Amino acid sequence: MIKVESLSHAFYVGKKNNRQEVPVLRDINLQIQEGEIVSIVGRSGSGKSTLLNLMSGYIKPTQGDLYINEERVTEFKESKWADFRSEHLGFIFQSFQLIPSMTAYQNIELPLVMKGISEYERKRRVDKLLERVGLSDFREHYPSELSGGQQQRVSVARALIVNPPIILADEPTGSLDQETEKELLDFIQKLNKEEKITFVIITHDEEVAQIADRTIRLEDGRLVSDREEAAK
Ligand SMILES: Nc1ncnc2c1ncn2[C@@H]1O[C@H](COP(=O)(O)OP(=O)(O)OP(=O)(O)O)[C@@H](O)[C@H]1O
Repeated sequence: MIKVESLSHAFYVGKKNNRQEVPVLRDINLQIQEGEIVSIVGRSGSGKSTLLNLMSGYIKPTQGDLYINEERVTEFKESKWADFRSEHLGFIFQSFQLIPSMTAYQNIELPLVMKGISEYERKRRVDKLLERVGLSDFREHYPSELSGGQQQRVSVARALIVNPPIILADEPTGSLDQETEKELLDFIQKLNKEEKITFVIITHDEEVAQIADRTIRLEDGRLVSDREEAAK
């Protein structure tokens, strides 16, 4: 489902005549199967976000190949990536990244508006998801009028609205208290079991690693371990 082959990435920093190469990922090989929950761990600066950004097409690798659902996405142009993302990938972030001037309803609806889905169908799908994440009574609330846990639920609903087979999450529990974190992790497990959604989750959090089938550890841009977790 996701295959990373000999992937390396370097950033270039500094002015034209003094450009320096900063290698960030080195020769990464991994495969993620449909229906897995995989956590990516490692110290700050080890390359976790860069790896997720490569899997999302926001940056292009300096070397190597990337396949998602059997498609070689490495050479996709930005417009093709945008279409591909809207079909195959959902995103959850630590900071939620909701649009402050839009209500919960409008934030969840946005990916469907961008895809040109009819208003009738949008309403049907958003109403269903609002109910699913327990926010039907908060549909007209703006992000600033919601708790952290509620905002994260809106962002999960927004990720789910296009029925993506894969969700990429960058520190999704980082801004949540323990109780809300547990709720989110239970919901991720439920989505994984019931809908076979694949999750790739960057985390510093032991609790998240515990719901994962596998943990991939990066150190200094290298993949140093890829380990199955004990049965959940
Ligand atoms: N746009 C960029 N230009 C130059 N260097 C970058 C850029 N983005 C990231 N880096 C460098 O790449 C390295 C890896 O960064 P990355 O954000 O992938 O790490 P991380 O493991 O996600 O860290 P954290 O846990 O702190 O989020 C760091 O040394 C960082 O400074």
